[in-house]
Amino acid sequence: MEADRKVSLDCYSQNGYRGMLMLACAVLSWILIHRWSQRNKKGPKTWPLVGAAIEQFLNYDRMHDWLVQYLFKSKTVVVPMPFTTYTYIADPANVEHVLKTNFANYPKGETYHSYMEVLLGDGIFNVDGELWRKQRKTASFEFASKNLRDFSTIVFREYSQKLHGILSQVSFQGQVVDMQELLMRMTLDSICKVGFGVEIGTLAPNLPENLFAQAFDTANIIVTLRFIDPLWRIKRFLNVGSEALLDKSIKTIDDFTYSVIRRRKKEIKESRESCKDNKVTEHESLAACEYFHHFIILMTNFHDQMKHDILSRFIELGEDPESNLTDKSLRDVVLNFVIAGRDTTATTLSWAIYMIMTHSHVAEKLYSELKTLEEDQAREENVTLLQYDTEDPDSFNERARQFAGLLSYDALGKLYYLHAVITETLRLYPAVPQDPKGILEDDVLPDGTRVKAGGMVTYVPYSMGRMEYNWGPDAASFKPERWLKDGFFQNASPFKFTAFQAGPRICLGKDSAYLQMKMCLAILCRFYKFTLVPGHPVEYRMMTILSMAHGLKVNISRRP
Ligand code: HEM
Repeated sequence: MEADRKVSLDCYSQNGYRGMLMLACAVLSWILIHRWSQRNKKGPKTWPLVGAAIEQFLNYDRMHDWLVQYLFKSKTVVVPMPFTTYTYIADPANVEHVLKTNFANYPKGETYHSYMEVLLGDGIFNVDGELWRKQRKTASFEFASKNLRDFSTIVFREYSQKLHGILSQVSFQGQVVDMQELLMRMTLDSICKVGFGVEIGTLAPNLPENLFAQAFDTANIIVTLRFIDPLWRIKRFLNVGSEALLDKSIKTIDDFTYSVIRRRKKEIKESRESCKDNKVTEHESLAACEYFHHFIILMTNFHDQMKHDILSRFIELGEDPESNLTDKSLRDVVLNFVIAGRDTTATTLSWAIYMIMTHSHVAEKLYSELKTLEEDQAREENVTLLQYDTEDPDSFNERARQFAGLLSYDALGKLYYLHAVITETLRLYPAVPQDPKGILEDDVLPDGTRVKAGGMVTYVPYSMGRMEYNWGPDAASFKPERWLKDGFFQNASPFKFTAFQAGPRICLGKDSAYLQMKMCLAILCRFYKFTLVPGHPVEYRMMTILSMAHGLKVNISRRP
């Protein structure tokens, strides 16, 4: 009896082993056949079930260059992932199809929206359809206004001068400085002033701690990680790991944002009341009091100016009960404009300074363009340029102030070489290095690639700028001259130079960004020479924006 049971157990385990062996053979064959079938594939090789997730995960920190490598071999690269498929495109014809010709089929989409919602909510960056159209219309109206342009020129000049002041001090003390950190402070202060009419002062000389900016960066890194982390929803549900940190960061961000909204609403209310009072007085005493009349004009201008910042326009809209604009919607507006205006511009300025300092002939050509403009403007405006000594802080700073005063909107428009330097920087280091879109219905791209509903298609500005098939054999070189013809700046097709996207959702702040970048670089490159701190590593960090992982540590010397 006992022996019978032993025999049957032995048979059972032998059968079990056999079964397992057969299963293992079947799985192995499946994997081998799967891998064999891809032997001629140009994109990354995949594994059953997990697709290319392992390779993508292993290359996460250098993802943009990982894509360059594949897009170099093929203009379209398909990367299957566990729950979706990413199609990366670098051919301008495909990009035009996705961003313009068949725009309606390629929205931000549900996946992108659900990943980014915690940070961007229903702001312009993160919505489609009617919600997007309405915000786009309101914001376009604002960006087209001359009032906003004039106000921005003043604000950008003021904050660039503040930055100059800090750099002047640093240079006289012979200290090292992280330019990216300072530029992030400058652009945050500027977007808050231009976008929401509030002064937040992170670029004060004592460089106060900046909890909002830190939380914003953390949140940005974590939401980007969600695109390749299939476990993020579980982590979020359990509130552990990166998702717990995200939750904490969002609370800090919200505290800041709601305080900006409250402050702005209060200021608008006070300004309206004070304008009402002053206008009554104006009628009563206009003739008698010249000084007071002047004051009223200032107040009225101030009121106009306040009405023209972007947040105020949305607050005004919110006063109409039919608009359905809540404080949460305003929060989303604010955060979307912060992400639009702060990180993109500061990042581009950082890479531009890095490019200028590592290409000495570019630094010299730029310096010469700025000196010529200085002389021309001074002549035109009948201004005598002050003599200065680079070893004397007072005369040095005074002359920089005089130069900044000459930088009107029109004067900046004459700086074609500077414009080319910025554009060339964006070609190689686009602030938004890749930009995914959802797919509503199955479609065929102009090059014949089939894309399936529910997947994602991503145009890749970082790769596009480096492809010889787009820019010729010198694609990898930094050459501002490629943008100039007879000394004048020449644009390229927005479907080839995609740093600002293209089509109906093209960046709304492009002109404003150039204005700020030109103002800042004109002042900095006229008066300073930058050199990288020896051994400082310059590489990007993986997040939605191409920022520098370790900042940009430089030494600064003053120029005559
Ligand atoms: C170097 C600076 C900048 C670059 C490279 C840049 C690039 C871009 C890109 C690639 C997009 C498309 C993003 C997407 O698909 O979601 C975009 C959209 C947008 N940008 Fe910019 N941007 C810059 C500066 C600014 C500034 C300073 C502002 C405003 C203050 C701004 C406002 C916007 C807005 C509102 C959108 C959304 C447009 C829409 O979805 O209809 N940008 N930008």
